[in-house]
Amino acid sequence: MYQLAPNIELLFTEAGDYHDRVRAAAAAGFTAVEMWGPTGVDAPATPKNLPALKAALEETGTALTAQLSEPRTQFMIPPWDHSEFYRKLDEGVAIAQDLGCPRIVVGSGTGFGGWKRQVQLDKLIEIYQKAIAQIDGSGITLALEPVNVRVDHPGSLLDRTAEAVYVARGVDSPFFGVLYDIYHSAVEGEDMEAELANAGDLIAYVQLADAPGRGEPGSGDLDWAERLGILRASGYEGPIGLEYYPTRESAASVALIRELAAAA
Ligand SMILES: O=C(O)C(=O)CO
Repeated sequence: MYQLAPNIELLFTEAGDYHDRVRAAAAAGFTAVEMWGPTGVDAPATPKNLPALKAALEETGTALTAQLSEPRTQFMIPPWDHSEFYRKLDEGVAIAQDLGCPRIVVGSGTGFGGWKRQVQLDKLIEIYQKAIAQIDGSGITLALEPVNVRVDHPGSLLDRTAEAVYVARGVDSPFFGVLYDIYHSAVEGEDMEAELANAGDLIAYVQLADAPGRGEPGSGDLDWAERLGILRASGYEGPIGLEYYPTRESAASVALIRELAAAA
């Protein structure tokens, strides 16, 4: 049985504002949700009424499994000025702590043409070692997410799970791991079993959507019983974020994955 966390940017939007979506998810039987950036500097996330969100989480006993770091774009472009990232990281950590959220999802942003890929990956290790030192003692884990460059994030540097694992090994902290998104990985044509075997215990979080189309499980071609079986066999026991664009009403879109996750 996996704990599922609907993404409140994309699901239960019928309910209204973010805090209303938490209540709608709880009413539908979910014990957790996830969200994108808390202050909404990166579209399509929008600013959140954090006190209202906190109240809804507390009132319903719903866990917030993950939030996105901000800002997420143009991260690697020289002159390598990452001061805004570090500043927003402190803000993100304070919000995560206030909301009881244990993970912040981080990315690579765009790479820079002309620089060797290896140099850029090693630069990411340096950036994230510094970030981990900065938030030392916070109890927050940073989960590095490779994203597909074929459909959703052209120009993004980190698109391969194995490269995110390379960066996580380099950062070498119990508070730094990899976000394995079944959708992004499938779009990249990766072999899920091989990627998870290579990642070992470095998987800090998992998200999903069907492919193609990034809709709910059942809307694309992936075999979800098989995918959850592979995930279970890999040893991952944490929550799974439902980060998909529903093609029908939210409550109906979750039916198949709930049934399969309960049995997995
Ligand atoms: O931006 C995306 O596509 C993501 O998967 C964020 O988690």
